[in-house]
Amino acid sequence: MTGTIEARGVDVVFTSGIGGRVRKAALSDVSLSVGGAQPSITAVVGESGSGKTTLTRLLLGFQSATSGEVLYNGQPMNALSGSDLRTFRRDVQAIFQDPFEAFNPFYKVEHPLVTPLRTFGLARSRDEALHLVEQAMETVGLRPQETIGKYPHQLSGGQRQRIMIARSLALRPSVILADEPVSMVDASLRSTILEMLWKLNRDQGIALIYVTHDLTTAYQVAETILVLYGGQIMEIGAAEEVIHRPRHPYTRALIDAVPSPDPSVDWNLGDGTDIGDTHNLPDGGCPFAPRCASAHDRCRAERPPLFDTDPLRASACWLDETDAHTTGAEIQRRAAEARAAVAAE
Ligand SMILES: Nc1ncnc2c1ncn2[C@@H]1O[C@H](COP(=O)(O)OP(=O)(O)OP(=O)(O)O)[C@@H](O)[C@H]1O
Repeated sequence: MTGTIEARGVDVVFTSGIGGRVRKAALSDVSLSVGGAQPSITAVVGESGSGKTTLTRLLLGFQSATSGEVLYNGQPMNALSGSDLRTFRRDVQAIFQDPFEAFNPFYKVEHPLVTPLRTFGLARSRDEALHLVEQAMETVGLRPQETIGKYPHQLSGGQRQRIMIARSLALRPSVILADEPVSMVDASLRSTILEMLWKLNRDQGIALIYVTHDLTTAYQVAETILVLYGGQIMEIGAAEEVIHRPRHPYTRALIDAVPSPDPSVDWNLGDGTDIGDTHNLPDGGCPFAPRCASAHDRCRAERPPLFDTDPLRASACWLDETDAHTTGAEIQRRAAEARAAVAAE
């Protein structure tokens, strides 16, 4: 059975201070469904404090809803117990921002993969578990002979993140929640890891929630984009629709904040430029192909037209080669402007 998680009209309110008098609505009236018969990739995009992590924790069952409900395969999540809870824990996996935090430094890196395989009964012996671990490592581009037997500090951040993806994969989940999975890996690995997640969806039918502050990578990998702001869904829809025909001023501001890869070409929406107009690109092609040859070639081969006809995607391509944190900072700045615009509406 393919797992489905559904949030229906969920509010999450945190209270603090004396007598719990300080109330913070981290999520308000959030509804969302992932998984099911047609597993796809949903990106949750929002600035810092918009409620992304709270939403992730809610869908993982680590955070309870103040009102509304969260269902797993149609059953209220807070009522899951026994074998249903075990199935949920195996079927819904998470990948977090900081892969180092997920490891116990005293154990070798295969430990967090072998243990759940045994716990969930997916391997009858340690040898069988190790064999499955090797397979999963190969799927994410790691050489098991160079990885197994090492301690977490002996691997790079990118390798540790791949191990976390391998861990999720080995448990044969229906849904993976990836919370900022590439924000701590360097630029050269970012597109590799995103592509890996995209392939898990395409080849293995795993539904993905990709949580990010970065609209460009969201557009690169997701079929659906959900824009979160102040704990509320500003907009949710097909990625093409949300990017090319944003309905909410906040989404529009986020799109405007994506820097143009070529300062002489302005693809901001504000001046009436059609960002879908490929004539804006020099010679009608992606001007950044030489700088990101491998990603560009892969995209041309496997998912045309990803970078070469679309300026926003071209800028995502370009960002792989520069510093995407610039985008994050710029988005934060523009988000503050958008906040004022939304409040004035
Ligand atoms: N346990 C908590 N107690 C009180 N307030 C909280 C708690 N957890 C989160 N919040 C508040 O809820 C809001 C949403 O936080 P959340 O961590 O979900 O945002 P985020 O979008 O993931 O931010 P970031 O990208 O910075 O991690 C914030 O204002 C945060 O301060």
